[in-house]
Amino acid sequence: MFVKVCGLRTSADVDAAVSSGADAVGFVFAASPRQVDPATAGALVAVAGATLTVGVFLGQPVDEVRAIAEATGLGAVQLHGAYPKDAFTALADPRWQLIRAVPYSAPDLRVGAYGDDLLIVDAPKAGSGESWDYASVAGLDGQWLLAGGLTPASVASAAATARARGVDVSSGVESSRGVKDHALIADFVAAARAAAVLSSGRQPPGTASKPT
Ligand SMILES: O=C(O)c1ccccc1NCC(=O)[C@H](O)[C@H](O)COP(=O)(O)O
Repeated sequence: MFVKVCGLRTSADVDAAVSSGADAVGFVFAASPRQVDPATAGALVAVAGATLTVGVFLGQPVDEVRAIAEATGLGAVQLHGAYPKDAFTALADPRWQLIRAVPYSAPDLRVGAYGDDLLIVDAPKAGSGESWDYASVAGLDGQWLLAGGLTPASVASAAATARARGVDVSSGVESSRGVKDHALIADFVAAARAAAVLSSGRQPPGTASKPT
């Protein structure tokens, strides 16, 4: 089970996620209460060490996404919204993985269809904490993460229902919007690890050969 904790803003948040055993930590560059600036994110990337660092974008131009990824040393770029396949092609780079984040109702849920290394299947509004019908994606193949409204209490059953190989959380490990609760992060990672899922490994194979 691959576990990503998203929307981290402080070095204490990153420490909490890494020490809990998260496989990836996410930093939001989109307009959000969780938004961080590139300088802050660069410092947090250093704190994360070997843990995969993911930059989250929504609607920013490709040139801006690339500039931030280069400046901060991100290990992965996560694109939400209406980025066309050309944007993924333009952003392909051996220095980072490409993550395509889509609502569960998106027309194309094939992993890699846009040249993405990993797919995140999410609620219609990313980062909203809203759950959805996880069973509707239970037939999905490949390397993808389940997101949207997951909590320490729900993650095991949600992952089993969706037959997900990995999970992504933000709202479910917060005490208030944008403020991470470190005990909830630890609870979430432990609950996800305990989930009975199809995967036998922690790292999606599509990410194994890429820099982290
Ligand atoms: O977190 C945000 O505010 C955000 C804003 C714009 C694009 C993406 C955003 N977040 C993405 C995530 O935090 C996760 O990938 C995912 O949506 C999980 O969200 P949640 O339902 O809050 O657990």
